[in-house]
Amino acid sequence: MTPPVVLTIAGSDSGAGAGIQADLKVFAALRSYGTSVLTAVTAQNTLGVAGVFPLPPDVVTAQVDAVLADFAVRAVKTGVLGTPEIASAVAERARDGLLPNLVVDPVLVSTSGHRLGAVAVVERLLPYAMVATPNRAEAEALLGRRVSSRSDLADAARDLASGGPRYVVVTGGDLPDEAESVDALWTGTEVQLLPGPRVATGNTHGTGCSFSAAIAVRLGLGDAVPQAVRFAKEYVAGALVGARRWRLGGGSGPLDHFGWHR
Ligand SMILES: Nc1ncnc2c1ncn2[C@@H]1O[C@H](COP(=O)(O)OP(=O)(O)O)[C@@H](O)[C@H]1O
Ligand SMILES: Cc1ncc(COP(=O)(O)OP(=O)(O)O)c(N)n1
Repeated sequence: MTPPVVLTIAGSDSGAGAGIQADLKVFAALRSYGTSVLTAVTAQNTLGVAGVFPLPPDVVTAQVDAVLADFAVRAVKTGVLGTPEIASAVAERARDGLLPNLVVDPVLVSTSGHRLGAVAVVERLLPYAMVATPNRAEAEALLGRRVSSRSDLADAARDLASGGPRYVVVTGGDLPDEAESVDALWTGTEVQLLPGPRVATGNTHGTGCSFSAAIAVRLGLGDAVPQAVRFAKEYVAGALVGARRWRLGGGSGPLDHFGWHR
């Protein structure tokens, strides 16, 4: 059977643990055909980000239009957007209804602390999102307040929906004093807390990218959003477990996307 087509609009990670490279691995692992639009090139490894080099907006739209002209794209995810101009160009395609099942990962800062995006850039796309997937730090930046407990996660998920996304998952993988890894999903009518086992590992590079990519695949396959989010959470937990003992690079290493060591 022909696989469903999913599109990532994101930045390149030269270390290949996050960004476009992680997204394409997730798409393949979950049996979908991945297409890709590059917004920026990053010079990056497991230790950190040495540079971010955005592409001109017309180079981004040329890629988007080439993919959309030829493939029946079922779902789209965005990661690093690069510049306000790129975000606006992508938002224009979304406004025109060309980016179905849009999952917006509002990437702002890498785990290593490097700035990869800005609130004003991300906000251009959020109104068109079917699902937004901020982590705790991104939710704090978008809302301008602390998010440091389960109830804060829940409030943040609900409040961020006023920026436009129909569903919001605030991920709490790094919530302090938690034995579990808890995310909060706003469904449009209520908040569902999604607890899961917390995997003890330093290899967490690309968890957010992999999570949003997995949601996009499942939406492309026809799942409802809550079902897609639960699937993605389990998938990422499995990929973290598989890579626990890997030694790839000297810093926070990538995930076991293909389940080699799960
Ligand atoms: N150590 C962990 N164990 C289990 N799940 C985790 C762990 N760290 C993150 N997650 C999960 O991975 C997904 C992505 O979240 P997160 O790591 O917060 O994204 P980001 O990479 O953007 O910070 C969420 O479902 C989160 O709960
Ligand atoms: C090119 C690129 N895009 C996104 C990220 C951020 O990845 P994410 O999975 O959100 O989190 P960390 O890898 O920073 O834990 C990135 N680093 N590079």
